[in-house]
Amino acid sequence: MTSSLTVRSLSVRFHLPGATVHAVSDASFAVRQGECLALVGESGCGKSVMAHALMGLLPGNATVAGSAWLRTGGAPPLDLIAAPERVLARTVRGRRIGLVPQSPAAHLTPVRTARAQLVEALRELGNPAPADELAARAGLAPAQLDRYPHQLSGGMAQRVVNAIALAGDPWLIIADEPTSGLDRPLVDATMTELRRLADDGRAVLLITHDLRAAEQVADHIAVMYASRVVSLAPAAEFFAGPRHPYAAGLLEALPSRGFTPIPGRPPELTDLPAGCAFLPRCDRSTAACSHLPEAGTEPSRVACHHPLEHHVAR
Ligand SMILES: Nc1ncnc2c1ncn2[C@@H]1O[C@H](COP(=O)(O)OP(=O)(O)OP(=O)(O)O)[C@@H](O)[C@H]1O
Ligand code: NI
Repeated sequence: MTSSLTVRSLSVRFHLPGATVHAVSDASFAVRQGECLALVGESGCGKSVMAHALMGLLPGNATVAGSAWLRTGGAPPLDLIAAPERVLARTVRGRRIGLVPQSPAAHLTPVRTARAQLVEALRELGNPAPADELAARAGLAPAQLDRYPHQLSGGMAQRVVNAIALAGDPWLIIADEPTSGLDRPLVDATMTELRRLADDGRAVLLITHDLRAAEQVADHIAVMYASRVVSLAPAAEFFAGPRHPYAAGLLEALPSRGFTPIPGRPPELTDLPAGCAFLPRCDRSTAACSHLPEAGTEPSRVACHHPLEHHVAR
C-alpha cells in the first residue's frame, strides 16, 4: 500500500480571553509517497498552525477537530489528531515526521554548538550516520557545524535545523519556510534535496511564501486563505492558470508576473465572515459569495462560486 498522510476536516481554534482565533478551518488534503505538496498563502493564514497540529505541538489554549491519518509501511495507521502525546513523542516526532521549524534560531540551544545538537538528535533517533554527512547534504561545511548558534548566519542556522529534521530519517518532512534567509543557489539546493527525498519514496509538505521555489519542487499546490484551504491543484495546472481568484492574485503578485499586489487585507481570524472570506478583495464576487462555497472535489479543488476558466489541455 502506498504510504500517505490524509488530513480530513482539520480545524484549530485558539481560545483567548474574549475571543476565539479560527486558525485552521475544515482543511482537507493528502500527501502521498513520492509527492511534494506545497502549502502557500499570506502571512497569518494558518500554515504553521496546521503543521503544529499535525505534530501535536499546539499550546494548551488550542482545540483541534478532524483527523490526520498517517499510513506508512510497516507501522499501524495512526490518527495524529487523536494520538496520545506519549505516542507522538516516541514514534512520530523526528521519526515518522520531521519538522523544519519556521524560526530556526529559536529552535537551537544557544550554549551548545550546532554539531553537539545534530549529534544528539542522531543519537536519540538511533541514526548511525555521521553528523558531517547530514550537514553536507544540507549545504554545511564541517567547520560551520562547530559554531555556536550566535556565530551562525540566518542561512546557516536554517541549514542546521534542516539537517536536524532529517536526523531520524522521517517518512514525511514538513518544511516550514525552509529557505528563509537563503540565497538563490541555496534555495535551489534545498529544493533539489526536498525533491530527492520525495523521489526516494518519502513525502514532503513544503510551507512557503516562495512560489518560485514551490514551482521547482511541488507536485500539488494547496492555497490557504483566512484559515481555509481554498484551492488544491496539480502544480502544472496551478501555474498555467489558477482557478481560484485568490490563487490567481498570488501569482500576479510575483515579480515575474507583473508585481500586482492583491488590494486590501485578509480578515481577522477572530471575526471571520460566514461566507467566502475573500469576498471583500475579490473582483468576481456576487451575492452568492455571502454563502460559503463548497470545497470542491479532487484532483483540482476550488472553493469559489465563480472560479476562473483555465485553459490547460487535460
Ligand atoms: N498560540 C496562539 N494563540 C492564539 N493565536 C495564535 C497562536 N498561534 C498562532 N495564532 C494565530 O493563528 C493564526 C495563524 O498563524 P500561523 O502562524 O499559522 O500563520 P502562517 O500562515 O504560518 O503565517 P506566516 O506565513 O507569517 O508564518 C495567526 O492569526 C496567529 O496569530
Ligand atoms: Ni508560519
